[in-house]
Amino acid sequence: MKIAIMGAMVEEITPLLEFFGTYETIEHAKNRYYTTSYRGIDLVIAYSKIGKVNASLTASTLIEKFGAQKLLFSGVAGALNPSLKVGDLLVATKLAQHDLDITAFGHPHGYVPEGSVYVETDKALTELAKQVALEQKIPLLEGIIATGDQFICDGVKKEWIHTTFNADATEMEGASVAVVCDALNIPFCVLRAISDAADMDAGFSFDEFLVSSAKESAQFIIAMLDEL
Ligand SMILES: CCCCCCN(CO)Cc1c[nH]c2c(N)ncnc12
Repeated sequence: MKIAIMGAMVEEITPLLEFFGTYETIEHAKNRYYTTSYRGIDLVIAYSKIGKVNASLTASTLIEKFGAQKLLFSGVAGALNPSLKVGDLLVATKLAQHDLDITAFGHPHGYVPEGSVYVETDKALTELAKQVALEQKIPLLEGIIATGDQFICDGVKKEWIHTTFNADATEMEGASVAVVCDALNIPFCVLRAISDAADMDAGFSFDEFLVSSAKESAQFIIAMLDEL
């Protein structure tokens, strides 16, 4: 079994590389891919750099070039659901692109022809995440993620995304990873720890909590591997 673990930022995968300790590094298409093995599972780890385009390239490469058979995304996100606080963990049930807009032609936000507003994550992986959360007595919210090529730090935009997509959190890579994995028929899950509230203080909060929240998400992913 070969599993990809993907993040967007180096801070999101550093905790993983530190945990696994030894790994090969392969440079490809201006990205670095780290290969290792853990409990008989081949792992390929990478961070894409920020945004949907970077994430699509890395997700595609992890699957097409490195042969990943499942993809786990680990990182941080901004909360849209008021009950989500910094440090809370969210596993996505489905993801949408909040900045994909051809509403001029009567289509809903996030929709283009031959596509769909939402892409659903793999149910078995999401159930596994919930199982691990139960066992470890870690609160885990199941919810909707809205992805876009913008760092959301404004209450008005925050509310618009929350309402338009009924989304619980926002980030900049998940939905593009979803489109790639769905098209290539690779089971995937997206796990995010909250780093901010996507409001006017989001920048400061993100700076303060990126490392700790990224570590939390990474540690949870490792716990999932132990049960895969
Ligand atoms: C140098 C700054 C890099 C910001 C990257 C943020 N990531 C993108 O995936 C997650 C994220 C955390 N909070 C967010 C927010 N409020 N809006 C969008 N994305 C996010």
